[in-house]
Amino acid sequence: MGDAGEVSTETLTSGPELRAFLHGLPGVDQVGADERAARLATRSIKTSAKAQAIDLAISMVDLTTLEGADTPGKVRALCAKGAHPDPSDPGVPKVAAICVYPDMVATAAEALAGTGIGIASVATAFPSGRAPMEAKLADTAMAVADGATEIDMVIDRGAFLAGDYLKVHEEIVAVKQACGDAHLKVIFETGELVTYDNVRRASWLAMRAGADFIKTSTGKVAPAATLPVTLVMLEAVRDYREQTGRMVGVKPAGGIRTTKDAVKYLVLVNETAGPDWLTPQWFRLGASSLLNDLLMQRRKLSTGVYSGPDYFTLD
Ligand SMILES: O=C[C@H](O)COP(=O)(O)O
Repeated sequence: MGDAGEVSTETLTSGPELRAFLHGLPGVDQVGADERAARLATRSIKTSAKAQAIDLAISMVDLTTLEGADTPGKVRALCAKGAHPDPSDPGVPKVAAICVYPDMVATAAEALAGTGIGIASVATAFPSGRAPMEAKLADTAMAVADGATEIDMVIDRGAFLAGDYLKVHEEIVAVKQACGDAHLKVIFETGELVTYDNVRRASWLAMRAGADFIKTSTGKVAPAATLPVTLVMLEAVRDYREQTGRMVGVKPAGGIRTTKDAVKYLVLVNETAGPDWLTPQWFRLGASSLLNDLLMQRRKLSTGVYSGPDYFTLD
């Protein structure tokens, strides 16, 4: 993607201006994006690089539980697992963050104290995003007050698809403010945005509104994260940095379950945004059940023996 226009954030004060800017972005070559993502997905990496890639992927996991049936006990167990993914091997890195609903933040914060692991919470009426603004801000403020260091907000897809970009922009700005020192990840639910052009527009909209991270999906809607959609978002953060000097992170989430998938994403990051993004500070994998596969493949690489899923605690 090339020129993203000369309009700066400060001048985008009205809906029509914002709309003109977003619709002035170059269109995404859908076939090209699909082909490039498919081509990069076939790249093989050396066994020595694979061991490194697995550890990097583990360190990038936002280990997630977002179920109605979540309990404090389950969240504590997940936190313990995130801090010591394989208790028999202290060489295994800890995950980047634990991601929970707002009412579970205090439990996670207590369990993770002193570990340096991020406490991420979904907010703003996750996963639908359908609630009054006051409720969304209260949701965010509660999570932050309870100890969330990262907020994963969903955008109002209804407003976005109706072309009310200003509403989406204003919500992101307000939630960012409510975050205080917590980092803000903005979830697009790309499975509902219909086109890659919309994914590119949502990326620029969120970045210009102050997002620290842009995230594909809630994990509640299919399709969730895909390689081509993530490619479009990686191009956006790359171009946004080129234009503004500010780096924004990327988080594919939902449906990422295997080491093979995780490695494909790492290759995509390296080849699209570049190696600067290959750290947990700038790239995350949102997943509820990827970690065990990473641990199994890691063990197989170091011992030559496949341990099987029963060896590790459930994630
Ligand atoms: O944000 C992360 C997603 O909710 C996790 O989705 P998943 O259960 O498909 O891994």
